[in-house]
Amino acid sequence: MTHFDLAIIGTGSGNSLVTPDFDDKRVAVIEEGIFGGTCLNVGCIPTKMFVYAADVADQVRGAERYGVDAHVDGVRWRDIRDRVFGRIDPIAAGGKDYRVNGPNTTAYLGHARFVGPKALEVDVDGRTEHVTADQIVIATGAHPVIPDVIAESGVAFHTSDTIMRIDELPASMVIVGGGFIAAEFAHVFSALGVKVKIVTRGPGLLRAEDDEISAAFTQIAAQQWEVHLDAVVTGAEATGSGVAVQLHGADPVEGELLLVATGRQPNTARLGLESAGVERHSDGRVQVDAHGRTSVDGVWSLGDASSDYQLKHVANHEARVVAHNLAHPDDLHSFDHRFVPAAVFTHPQIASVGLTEKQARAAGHDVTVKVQKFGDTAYGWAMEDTTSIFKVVADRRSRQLLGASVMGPEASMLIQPVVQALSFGLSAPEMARGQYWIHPALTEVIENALLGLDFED
Ligand SMILES: Cc1cc2nc3c(=O)[nH]c(=O)nc-3n(C[C@H](O)[C@H](O)[C@H](O)COP(=O)(O)OP(=O)(O)OC[C@H]3O[C@@H](n4cnc5c(N)ncnc54)[C@H](O)[C@@H]3O)c2cc1C
Ligand SMILES: NC(=O)c1ccc[n+]([C@@H]2O[C@H](COP(=O)([O-])OP(=O)(O)OC[C@H]3O[C@@H](n4cnc5c(N)ncnc54)[C@H](O)[C@@H]3O)[C@@H](O)[C@H]2O)c1
Repeated sequence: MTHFDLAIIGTGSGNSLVTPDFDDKRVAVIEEGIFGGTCLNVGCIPTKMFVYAADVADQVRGAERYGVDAHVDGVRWRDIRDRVFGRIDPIAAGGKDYRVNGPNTTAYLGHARFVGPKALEVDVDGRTEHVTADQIVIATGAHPVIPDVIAESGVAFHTSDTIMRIDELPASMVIVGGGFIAAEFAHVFSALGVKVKIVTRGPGLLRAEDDEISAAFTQIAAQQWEVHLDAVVTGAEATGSGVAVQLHGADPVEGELLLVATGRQPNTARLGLESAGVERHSDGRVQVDAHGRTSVDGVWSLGDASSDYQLKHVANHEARVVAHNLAHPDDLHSFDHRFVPAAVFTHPQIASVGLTEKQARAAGHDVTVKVQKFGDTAYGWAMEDTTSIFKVVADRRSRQLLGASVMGPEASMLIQPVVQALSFGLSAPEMARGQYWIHPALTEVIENALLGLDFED
């Protein structure tokens, strides 16, 4: 039995909890998988590196409309893949080395589970290590959910954990799911030359977005990919050349590879939480209060294991709050989940923050919205843009800014001024007229959207 001041389960956002406050303390860092967690190894960072290459290929293909003739001669998939992981893998290895050999941390490389409120067992290389700690943080992240009909079919399939490491690009790929991961990989693989077929159960893609954005994106998606909406997957079988996904009342959808992107579930099922008395929500998330405290004193949780949001900037924020709270029990900080933005790095890019129009109406606001086309601004003319939109939602009476959604190039950056305005309490007119907007930058779509809102006199 080894006792620590702090034990951290999971080295994604959990790894950043070892702040200088713990310099003279004993810290156990426990990791059963790849060091550094999802975002670094199989999530945000590698996907966006692939997206960048995909965007370059799309730019080349679209160059002709600006009078620049160019074409994609070929895609060196292995070079793209190796560039991505040639950068990432050494970072993960370095992070692991630092924790294994670092000054005040002891690394346990294995699966942890609670055997009491402050007691863990960790399976390391076939032996069981016993760890106790004054404080324990559950930062165990989430894993892909596989629908039973696919899991039980016995067909080979990929998830986001494996698809980025394949050796060869397939000629075609079936993607089951219509959310973030499906939309991002559809863009990556189609831009790199793969025929993409999306199978999703809803009536549209990216259904968590504003209805107008989801509908517009679904329409564009159907022009670039084969999209099967309202699909009920009943099974899957191997074919001579790959896999066929069977659907209720429709023909099977075939492809060389199958990617399953049907959501992610918190890694809390095999943690022995019941032995510790740590309560979970019905969806598997650990229950935490605004400070990150679980139902057991001294046990904390953050990130995908407990959060309402499966986003790295949220996990990072929660880790900063918990890091402070671990060391300052008499001055607890709280999570701030008021204005959480998200971006989907697909084609076209999507981003959003705050309330959608429907949510604003449901919350009782007297709603005013403006949908600004990129194509009606000078920069949009330069881009020859015909599809991109910036939608802003505000309260007609109070002029309060409520939310915004963007579909188009640089959406992930265009949303940031709105995040800032919401976070610092600017009204829509204050945001529009309280500052300069550079002419003729793309940000004029935001300015024009704000100026187009219809307020009560
Ligand atoms: C393909 C993909 C793309 C994404 N892109 C984005 C993006 O662009 N932007 C964004 O904001 N978010 C993105 N996300 C989401 C983001 O990656 C996650 O929200 C974030 O990484 C969660 O961090 P975390 O620290 O909570 O968990 P993780 O980073 O998953 O860390 C949890 C760690 O705990 C370990 N662990 C679990 N259980 C145990 C146990 N019992 N014992 C020991 N170790 C354990 C795991 O091995 C893992 O290393 C993406 C996710 C995916 C899958
Ligand atoms: N850019 C980013 O920030 C980013 C990128 C990737 C992932 N993520 C995070 O990871 C989370 C998980 O991503 P995801 O795309 O797996 O989940 P998701 O919740 O975004 O989407 C899941 C999709 O699968 C569909 N689906 C579920 N079961 C199905 C079934 N049996 N048959 C057909 N379709 C089915 C759903 O209708 C939905 O469209 C996201 O919610 C997001 O928080 C973020």
